[in-house]
Amino acid sequence: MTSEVLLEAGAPSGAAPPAAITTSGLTKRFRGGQVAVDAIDLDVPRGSVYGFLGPNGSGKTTTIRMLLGLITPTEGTFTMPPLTTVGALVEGPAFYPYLSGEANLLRFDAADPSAPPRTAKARAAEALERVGLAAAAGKRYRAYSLGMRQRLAIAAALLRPRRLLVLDEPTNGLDPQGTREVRALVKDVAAEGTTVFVSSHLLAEVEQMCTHAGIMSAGRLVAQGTIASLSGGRAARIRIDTPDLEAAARVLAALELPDVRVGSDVTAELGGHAPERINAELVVAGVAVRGLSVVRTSLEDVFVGLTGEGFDVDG
Ligand SMILES: Nc1ncnc2c1ncn2[C@@H]1O[C@H](COP(=O)(O)OP(=O)(O)OP(=O)(O)O)[C@@H](O)[C@H]1O
Repeated sequence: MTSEVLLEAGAPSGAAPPAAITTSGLTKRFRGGQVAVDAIDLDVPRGSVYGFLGPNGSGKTTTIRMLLGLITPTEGTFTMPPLTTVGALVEGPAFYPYLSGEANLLRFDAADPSAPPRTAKARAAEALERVGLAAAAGKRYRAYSLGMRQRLAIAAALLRPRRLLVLDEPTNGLDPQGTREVRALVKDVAAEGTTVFVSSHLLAEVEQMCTHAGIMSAGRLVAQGTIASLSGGRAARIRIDTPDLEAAARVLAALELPDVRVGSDVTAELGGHAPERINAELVVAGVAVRGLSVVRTSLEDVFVGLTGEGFDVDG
């Protein structure tokens, strides 16, 4: 399926880059009068990894529920790819603890009337492969780590080809290893051409994982754009204090970090890499690392200024 289905009026016109999601004045007022989402205009470019960033209670989940047709907007319109081409992870799907990951996926697949039963096994195997669970396919769900459980949930969302993947706080409650697994998976999915719309209250997570961001504060979308444009065009840089300057520079260049500079230390643009991975590569290459730091963009200042709230900046 290649045609974009407009669920509501308001098709984008002109030469703007094609959007995966647009909303216009999208609003949700709950009974009792509380405005959870206040006239937001989202513009999620096709092929982007869009971080929907905001503190708890700022309206992210309510927005996602409207986009997925789970609740009705009070006002406003939006465009989305057809829901049959959208994979979503909103509330964790109910998996059976005593069934294997594969058996759980087969149950999910069987619940989809458009999925031919004859090819179910192949679909489940492919989805497990994609999220790196092929080797654990036969293991019971209850023996899965939190990261594996979340990857299985994403596998369930990826049982059919998807143009858009919507993830609500996919790293919530995960340990650092699980968080890394899910972030890496998001990048892989995006590299295959699927647009990813991912909500998070973690600034560092969005900086590392996303190409674009929209910032929510008390129901309003207070800023939106590419990560670079939001941070005033200044990219985060990594700084390595080492006596092995040239060797360190070679490692950074091999990792394809942009703008590697050698002086009394070595610096480069972080370019979405995880600092701990860079450190591991340096150590493997025998570089003596005395110190490693990330010089943050001004993004954090922007966010705190816009939302008036301290962001949870750790990833
Ligand atoms: N069904 C509902 N009825 C009334 N108010 C609601 C309802 N659902 C959400 N809200 C309120 O709307 C506001 C936005 O909530 P929402 O869950 O969308 O925020 P969020 O940014 O996703 O935060 P979190 O990460 O905590 O879920 C909150 O103040 C919440 O209490």
